[in-house]
Amino acid sequence: MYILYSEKDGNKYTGYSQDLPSRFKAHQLGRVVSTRNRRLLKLIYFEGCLSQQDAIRREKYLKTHYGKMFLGNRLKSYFTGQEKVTLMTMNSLNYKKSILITGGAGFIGSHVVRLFVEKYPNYSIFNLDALTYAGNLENLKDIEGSPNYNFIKGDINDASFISALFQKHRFDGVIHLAAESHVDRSIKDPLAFVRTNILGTVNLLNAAKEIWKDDFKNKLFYHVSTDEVYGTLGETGLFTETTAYDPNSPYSASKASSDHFVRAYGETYELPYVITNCSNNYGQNQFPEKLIPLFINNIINNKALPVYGDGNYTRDWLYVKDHAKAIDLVFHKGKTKETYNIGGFNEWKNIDLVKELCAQMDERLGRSPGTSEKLITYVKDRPGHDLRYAIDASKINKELGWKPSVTFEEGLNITIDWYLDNEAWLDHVTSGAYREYYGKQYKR
Ligand SMILES: Cc1cn([C@H]2C[C@H](O)[C@@H](COP(=O)(O)OP(=O)(O)O[C@H]3O[C@H](C)C(=O)[C@H](O)[C@H]3O)O2)c(=O)[nH]c1=O
Repeated sequence: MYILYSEKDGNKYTGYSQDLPSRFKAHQLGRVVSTRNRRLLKLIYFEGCLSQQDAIRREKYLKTHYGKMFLGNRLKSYFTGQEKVTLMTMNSLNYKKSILITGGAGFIGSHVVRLFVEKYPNYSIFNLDALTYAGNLENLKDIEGSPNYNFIKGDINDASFISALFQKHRFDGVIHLAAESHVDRSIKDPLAFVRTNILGTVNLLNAAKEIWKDDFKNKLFYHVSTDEVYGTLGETGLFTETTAYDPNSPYSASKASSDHFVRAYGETYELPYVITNCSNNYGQNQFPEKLIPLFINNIINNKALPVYGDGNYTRDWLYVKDHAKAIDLVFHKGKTKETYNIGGFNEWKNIDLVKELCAQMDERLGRSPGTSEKLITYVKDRPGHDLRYAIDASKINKELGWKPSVTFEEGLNITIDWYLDNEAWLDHVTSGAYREYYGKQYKR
């Protein structure tokens, strides 16, 4: 008997070993996971789909992390010609926890998935992602072969699918990042945000409540949220965990609502939860609809930099890997039923940030100083544009010892380098539907 995850279509197939070769061929798979019983797990890599280097890396990874393992070649006989299969059998694999990470192919989600897969080889990580425009499995290419990583394509809006998934895998923890996240899109299509951010969250809460209801011990529903739920600040002050909710955009209203549902399930059904509200993230793999990657992409392509209004809006910026580290810490050490604010202690007016970005890009691209700044174009403001977000992250700092590990300058350098080194990724995500979105959003 085997269970087979198709890396081509994201679906799962089960069958008997006799059908294996034809299934392999039909789906051009990269990986087969076959279980005989809970403790015996076989990983079979179809080397036709992997570079030799990747196959060797995966074998090394398994050997390092799991002692009692041997490589067999029984299944090789199923294959002929150039196709090669590596069969790995582990007798002592016994995962300590199974964790569902929703939205794990997205920007922040992919950094969280990678951190958990690499740091906790004794956790089985399930990445559930609908692979909408912002979800991209290319973001996780480097860890897709890790034995403790599983990808499931699916939508949190599908209640019966979610319930069956929880029944099947009996997750110990959920880290919920799946969301529609772009404010401008929420202004154009609020219902999409209601569906995914509110109804999708409630579907997950219901499924978790159902499987955990008899024993909440060591279970956790971690809801990842945003500082936008607090609305806007004036020129001074900071958002704390006790700031009243006052959302202004359909996006932030949907996130505020989902936060309320999570707390309500904690109060009503005793569901153990934590919530974190974070400021603006930036870093590798961010979809180029958000300010920083959009402007990097436009500078590379000598396109206008559309600054909303007068540009005097303020955001607090946090490097995405520092956010992922904070999530790890809160997941393991945070108190249940608590909220933690996460921020970069790093406020920038949009226009100052854009000018800084232009200066750094000129240097990297070998353009004379001031070239990219000429691309700045002031455009019609975003409706309901929040003036200023700024986070007081002293609670997570004092209670859990978290603080950002990189300065903004370092983080921005890493980010720019990544986008310049990954133009293929950028080209890929900015083709097709992106062009249509861009045309509509910036047609003024
Ligand atoms: C895309 C774009 C943005 N802007 C301005 C609008 C904002 O004042 C600032 C950042 O905008 P962005 O859309 O990148 O991010 P926010 O609207 O602050 O929201 C972001 O940070 C929070 C925490 C989340 O929770 C959101 O999910 C996330 O999208 O730049 C422009 O001036 N021009 C542009 O083309």
